[in-house]
Amino acid sequence: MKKIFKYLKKYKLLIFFAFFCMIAGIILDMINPYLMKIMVDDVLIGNKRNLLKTVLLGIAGISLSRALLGYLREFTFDYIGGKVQGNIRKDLFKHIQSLHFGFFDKMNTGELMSRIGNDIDNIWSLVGFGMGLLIENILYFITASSIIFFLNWKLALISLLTTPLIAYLAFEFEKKIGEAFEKISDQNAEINTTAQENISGVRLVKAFTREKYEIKKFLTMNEKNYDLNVEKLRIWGRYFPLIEFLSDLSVVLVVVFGGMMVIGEKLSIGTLISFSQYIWMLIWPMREIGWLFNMFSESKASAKKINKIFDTKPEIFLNKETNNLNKETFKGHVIFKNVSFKYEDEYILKNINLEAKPGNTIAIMGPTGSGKTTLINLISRFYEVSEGEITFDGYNVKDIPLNILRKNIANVFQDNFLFSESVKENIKFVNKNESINEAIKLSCSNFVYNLKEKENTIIGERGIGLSGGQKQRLTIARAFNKNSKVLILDDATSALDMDTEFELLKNLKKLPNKVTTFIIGHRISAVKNADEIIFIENGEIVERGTHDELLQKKGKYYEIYEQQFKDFKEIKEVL
Ligand SMILES: Nc1ncnc2c1ncn2[C@@H]1O[C@H](COP(=O)(O)OP(=O)(O)OP(=O)(O)O)[C@@H](O)[C@H]1O
Repeated sequence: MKKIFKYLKKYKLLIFFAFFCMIAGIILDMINPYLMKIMVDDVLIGNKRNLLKTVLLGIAGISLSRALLGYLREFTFDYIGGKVQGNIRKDLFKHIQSLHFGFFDKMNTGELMSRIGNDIDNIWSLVGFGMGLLIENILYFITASSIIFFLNWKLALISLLTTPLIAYLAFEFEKKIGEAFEKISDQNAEINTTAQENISGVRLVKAFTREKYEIKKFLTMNEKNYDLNVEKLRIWGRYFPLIEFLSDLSVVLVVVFGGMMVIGEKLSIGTLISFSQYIWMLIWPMREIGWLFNMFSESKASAKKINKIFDTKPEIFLNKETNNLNKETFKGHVIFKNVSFKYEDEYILKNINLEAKPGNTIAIMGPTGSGKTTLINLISRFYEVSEGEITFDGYNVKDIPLNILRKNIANVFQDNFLFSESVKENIKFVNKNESINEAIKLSCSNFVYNLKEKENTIIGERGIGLSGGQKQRLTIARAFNKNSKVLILDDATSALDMDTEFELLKNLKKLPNKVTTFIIGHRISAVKNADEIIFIENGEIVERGTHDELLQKKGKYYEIYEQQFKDFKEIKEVL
């Protein structure tokens, strides 16, 4: 909640204006019952007809101003709420963008969507509506109760008899409903995640005829959500009617005891009428308290979850200021010095040493799960090395500002993620001004020109309408278009036929800049021409050398070569 107040600071003047409208409205509301008292006691009973016009004009004027002030107050609070909601959403999105890979490994997309969506909307209802209403209710309560004490302190005491009990119930209610809202918010996030994963993986679900299972899974979650909502309603049902009953009891007490006082001529009829009007100004806040607490608890639960993300600090940060660096400082000289890496407590990479001079190609092979992707992820500092160091043109990567480091590295990941935009926009992802023709040509993506709208063709979130190989080539074109000094291809040619793969790898030498390349590959054809091939097993380099050297060693690489020999022989003929 403290964070929300920080966001409110910016709108001090507007908040002041909204409160001014609110307080002016309350003051006018307090005058009206008094005018009614004059109307009854003086005009009607006391026969002072000359006052009639003034009193009627007063009531009409007050009602009109009250409506205008109410509109201004509501509009201003709504405006502030919308602004605060927008600012928190913007900052949260920015913060999420700044977080490290490890955060995303643990957090699922559905949960993040809930935070950016539902939870921030809850904050809006609090700022744009709930908070003002709560303060207004408190002010109504304080002023109306002061006035009724002034009018008749004995009747005031009687009418406030139930208040301590209401306060106690409201407090208990808030505690219980708060817990319920936290559970509901968690459950909403789970539902979001399930729906999002199911829709993203709908092809897999259909292919494995798992629709029924998925529906059942979703229904179970929905039922749990329903149960939690019923539980919330039960809490509501347990407390709210009681709060309403106790607040209504005040009116009954005023009518009974006030009526007796009027009969006993200890109170004028006009005072009793105005008293009962003031009493409603006490009762409404009390009746709304449950509902307001409900809203508060919901927003509090949301704020807690949003704060948890804000409190997560990026784990990858700059070690020391190296202001003299810019993108051009780097030539693409990458060295791993005794690098080890652990996920939690388990070593994934052990004592890796390697050097890639500018323009070199380093190929990485090894069984699945041996640590190849982890190794190349360390270069861009997606994860931090646990021991040893990686240098980029002599600078420890930890000392290079992240944006400069990453501008120098173009990654092609294993999953061919493409945005739901045109081919052109996807390739121009980083270099908006760069022509994409060269990148299309070098990545063997000429198929683009056969699409209906050529490079302006819109492709789906995951490249719907394109083959796996076409998607791979577009992701490579995007990397080429980045013009970085280091290029990382993580199994990026696996979906290509051998001829296209050969053509594409040959094109690496034609890139406008000298590029240091890291290629992870499972096929000999993808790694054969590298300056050095390293073979990793269980996180350790177990073999290294050029293609010819490794063949002579007759080790792991040779075994793979033997297995793929048939395919390779065909390629050799092409070469
Ligand atoms: N975020 C993570 N948290 C914990 N362990 C992880 C994480 N990512 C990968 N691992 C583990 O690290 C090991 C190496 O994974 P890595 O992805 O580097 O292997 P790889 O050689 O690239 O495999 P593949 O050829 O299948 O892509 C695996 O045992 C994997 O389970």
